[in-house]
Amino acid sequence: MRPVLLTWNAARVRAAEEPLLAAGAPLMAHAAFALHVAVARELRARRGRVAGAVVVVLAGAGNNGGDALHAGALLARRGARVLALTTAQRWHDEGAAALLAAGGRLRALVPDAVDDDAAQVLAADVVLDGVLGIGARGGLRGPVARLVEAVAAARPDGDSPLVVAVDVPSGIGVDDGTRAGTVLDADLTVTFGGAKPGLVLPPAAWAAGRVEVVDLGLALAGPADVASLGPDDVAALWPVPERAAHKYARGVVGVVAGTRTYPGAAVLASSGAALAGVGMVRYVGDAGDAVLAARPEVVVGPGRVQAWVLGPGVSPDDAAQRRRVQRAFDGVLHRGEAAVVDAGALDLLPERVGPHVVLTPHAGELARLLAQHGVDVERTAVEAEPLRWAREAHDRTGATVLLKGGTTVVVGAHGAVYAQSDGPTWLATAGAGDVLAGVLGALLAARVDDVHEDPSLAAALAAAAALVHGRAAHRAVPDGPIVALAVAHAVPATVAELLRATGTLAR
Ligand SMILES: NC(=O)C1=CN([C@@H]2O[C@H](COP(=O)(O)OP(=O)(O)OC[C@H]3O[C@@H](n4cnc5c(N)ncnc54)[C@H](OP(=O)(O)O)[C@@H]3O)[C@@H](O)[C@H]2O)[C@@H](O)CC1
Ligand SMILES: Nc1ncnc2c1ncn2[C@@H]1O[C@H](COP(=O)(O)OP(=O)(O)O)[C@@H](O)[C@H]1O
Ligand SMILES: [K+]
Repeated sequence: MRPVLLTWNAARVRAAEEPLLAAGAPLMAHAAFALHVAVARELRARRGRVAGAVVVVLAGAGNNGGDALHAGALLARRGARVLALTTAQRWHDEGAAALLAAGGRLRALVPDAVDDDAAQVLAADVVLDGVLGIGARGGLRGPVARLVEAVAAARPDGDSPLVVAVDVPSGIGVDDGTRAGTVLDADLTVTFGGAKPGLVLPPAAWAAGRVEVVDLGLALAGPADVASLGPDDVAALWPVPERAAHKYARGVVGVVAGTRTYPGAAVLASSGAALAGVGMVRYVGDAGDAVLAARPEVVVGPGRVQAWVLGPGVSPDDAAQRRRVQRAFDGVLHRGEAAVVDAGALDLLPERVGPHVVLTPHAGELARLLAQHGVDVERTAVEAEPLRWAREAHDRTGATVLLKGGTTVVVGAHGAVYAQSDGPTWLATAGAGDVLAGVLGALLAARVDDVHEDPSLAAALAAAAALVHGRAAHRAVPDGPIVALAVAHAVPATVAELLRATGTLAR
């Protein structure tokens, strides 16, 4: 199973490269060789052989273009028909010379005939996108931007040509995951030395396709800038009961969710918590009958808890619910109880909390939360820069922030940042967020003491909940429409599979 994918900002990759370059290590040769191996493998899988394949290299002015040209040269030596289109006034001399010596061709993009060049790109078996790498400042500009636009418009989803991004899809925000302007969506990104945040952060990550990391022997030390948990990591984080465990020791989750008229959120949040594996779920609210009908093991009524799930289906105008949420916040502030704060409870969040409180807004809710803190930002701006705004919310509230979306971004204490893309797009359905809140509540209840010891753990648990939630959706209905309750029902088997695969068994 996939282990954690760690990613590093451009400056840290450069700093790690420096001593090796100073010692004369041939990093570009190594990178280009690995890139050509990956491309050759894809070509063999698609058409049986490398010889005769049509390869177009888009080569920018810098070393990213150099990588692409050198890889093109190696492919040409294996019989591929390689054409490099240079996209700037300059290009990598050595790379160009290697390509020409290997029998490849090289010419400049024709600014007045972008459509012709686009047709040539579209007719290729594979395109190497080596326009910009970690030296990019802003998005693609000029003729190459128009070329990429024309190619993107004409390239049906997943169809020819295969696009391989060199290090990163050109023009993405390497460190922040933004997309300024057009980007050529890749099927595969071959990245050098270590992965970059933009390969896992939305919306740029959606242009990266599959990511392969080429080890260049860089000493990338210290915590990663952004991590994406894999199933192994989640199995290690999951609270597995000890032989001596009893229900209270395993953790109790208190759920304040739903109303008598809208009981669904109460059922979904309670189900998420119960099915994630917790000592007990207490439901506090007016939808107890519906909760009990769906989950007879839930205890209805207040009592001591280790973590709260606050807000799904809660209207802040409902005085009784508001009181219950506020009482729970007392426990959070004064007794150190952990909390998941979702939907309606976000409006009731105290000014300042700790990272043992995890906010779970979607982009619209995050914009509203920030407005309460005097930050004026639109939902669409949050969607364009999720990391920036999740970080802003973390800084302003002190809470761990899990920002939901096609890729879920988590920002927590001590610079912890995670990006998780585990669920199918079918997961964007009403009530799915309520289930996620419940699952996360279960994790926090079981590990609240550990969270107080290491507050950044709350972010890891939030990322773990997102992974299990996403994988549960895949398991519930592979490749088809799903409903929220089915996601909750698939959680136990999803967790069991993760634990079995890593040999983590109940003691
Ligand atoms: N270091 C190493 O040892 C290794 C590095 N490796 C490879 O090197 C890559 C980094 O190479 P790099 O530093 O040359 O930068 P790169 O991304 O090619 O772009 C710089 C050029 O683009 C230009 N430019 C910038 N923005 C632009 C825009 N928006 N639109 C248009 N132009 C723009 C910029 O112009 P300038 O700023 O000079 O005006 C400059 O000319 C890295 O991603 C990896 O692939 C591997 O080989 C492993 C070993
Ligand atoms: N495009 C998408 N692809 C995959 N998952 C998504 C996408 N959009 C949203 N999601 C996920 O679906 C869930 C929706 O939650 P939310 O918006 O809170 O819905 P609700 O409030 O109705 O429960 C979240 O887990 C979110 O990360
Ligand atoms: K690139």
